[in-house]
Amino acid sequence: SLAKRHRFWETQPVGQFKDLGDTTLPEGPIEPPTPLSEVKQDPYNLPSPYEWITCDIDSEEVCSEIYNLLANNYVEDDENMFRFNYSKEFLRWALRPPGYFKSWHIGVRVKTSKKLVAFITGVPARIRVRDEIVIMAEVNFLCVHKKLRTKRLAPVMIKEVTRRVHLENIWQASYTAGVVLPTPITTCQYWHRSLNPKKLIDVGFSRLGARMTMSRTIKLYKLPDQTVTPGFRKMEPHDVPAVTRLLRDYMKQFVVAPDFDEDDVEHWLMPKEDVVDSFLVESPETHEITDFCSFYTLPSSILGSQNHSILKAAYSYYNVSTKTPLLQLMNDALIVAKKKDFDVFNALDVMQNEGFLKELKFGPGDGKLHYYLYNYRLKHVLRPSELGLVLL
Ligand SMILES: CCCCCCCCCCCCCC(=O)CSCCNC(=O)CCNC(=O)[C@H](O)C(C)(C)COP(=O)(O)OP(=O)(O)OC[C@H]1O[C@@H](n2cnc3c(N)ncnc32)[C@H](O)[C@@H]1OP(=O)(O)O
Ligand SMILES: CN(C)Cc1n[nH]c2ccc(-c3ccc(F)cc3OCCn3ccnc3)cc12
Repeated sequence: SLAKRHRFWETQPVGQFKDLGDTTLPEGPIEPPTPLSEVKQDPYNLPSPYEWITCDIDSEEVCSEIYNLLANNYVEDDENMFRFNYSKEFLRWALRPPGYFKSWHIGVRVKTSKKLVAFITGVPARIRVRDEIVIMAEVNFLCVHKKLRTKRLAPVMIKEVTRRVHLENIWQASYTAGVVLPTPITTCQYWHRSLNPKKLIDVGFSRLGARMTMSRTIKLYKLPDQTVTPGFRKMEPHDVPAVTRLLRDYMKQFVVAPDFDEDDVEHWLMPKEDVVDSFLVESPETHEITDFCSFYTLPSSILGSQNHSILKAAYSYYNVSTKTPLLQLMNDALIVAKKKDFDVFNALDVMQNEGFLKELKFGPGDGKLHYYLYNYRLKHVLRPSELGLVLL
């Protein structure tokens, strides 16, 4: 990113590397909205064998096509040992939040065979940036089939989703990536907590520590059978108002955070089997909801192992601690995740996560996750602890 040319991203309303450090540039939108009549009404041109398809995620067949494209062509770790394996139920959850637009579920297919070869999505979100509430598109699931890489298809996908977002009078976006692009608003480290160390070592996710035996390693990561916090229980529908209040209060401390209302909390945080788990602490004395924790289910395919094909991973989502120490709350989350047969519990160093990672025996991951805003400049790069946003 120092000398690298970004021929596409240099044309976009994003922070440019050359502008880094120029604090005279104001915080906020980089370009003003375009009058809707001036937004390009027709889709961008694709190379001749391909056509756009708006994907109907409600259709079992279309959802399967999306699932298969991602399962075979989406994000891999740096050593190409694992590939994200988002489930169909997870994709339906991720892509149909309150106020979603079907038109933002964008596919590219081969005109003749109708084969899905590329995908990109947006979902609407209300994001607070300091004191401003900004309606944004959260862009995700950008995927080009392995056989069609490095043909500059990605910029066309990005311009098309931008066009469709503009048509809904929305002018900002947020996204994350493992790659460095112009210009991250923050760069996070991800951490892993072993739950099933034997399998993790078996598949090459982890290595046996120096001077460590397997039995010593299993003992090191052992967790109690039951959670320890009195009043710790699964979230239920009637908890939505209290969890919303608790979460909104807690998120005020972060510079960038989702502005969740009750409908958002119901969608994003009510437990859904094999998609998202959420728990809260209800004081046995006062019945007040004092704490909350959640994690989502995102398996990875194991690309090179004979014995195992799937790594079952939990990803820390939104957590609130007001009475129970965050350390204890997250240890209860680990205990529940282990009981649900997860192999590993992942977390970013965002929000207050730094405070429990080492203590709870998380080890640092081998890469970074960069956060980006589209058409919105921040005066300063944020610390991960100033970020209150977790994208799927
Ligand atoms: C107001 C609304 C605005 C909405 C839009 C907001 C913006 C949303 C932005 C999207 C957010 C998505 C978030 C998200 O989904 C989470 S990040 C996960 C992205 N997906 C994967 O990594 C899956 C595996 N990889 C692929 O499918 C391909 O490698 C992809 C499709 C990634 C690139 O396909 P390719 O065949 O390898 O490459 P070309 O077509 O030849 O294109 C090369 C150009 O693409 C730039 N590139 C590469 N990776 C990128 C990435 N992850 N974001 C943005 N740009 C990325 C690259 O810098 C270069 O531009 P430059 O020359 O300027 O450097
Ligand atoms: C966020 N969302 C946009 C998906 C996404 N895109 N690009 C990524 C790069 C890293 C992470 C990530 C985030 C948190 C974490 F604990 C581990 C991670 O990746 C490990 C490496 N890996 C990749 C596939 N299988 C394993 C997610 C993503």
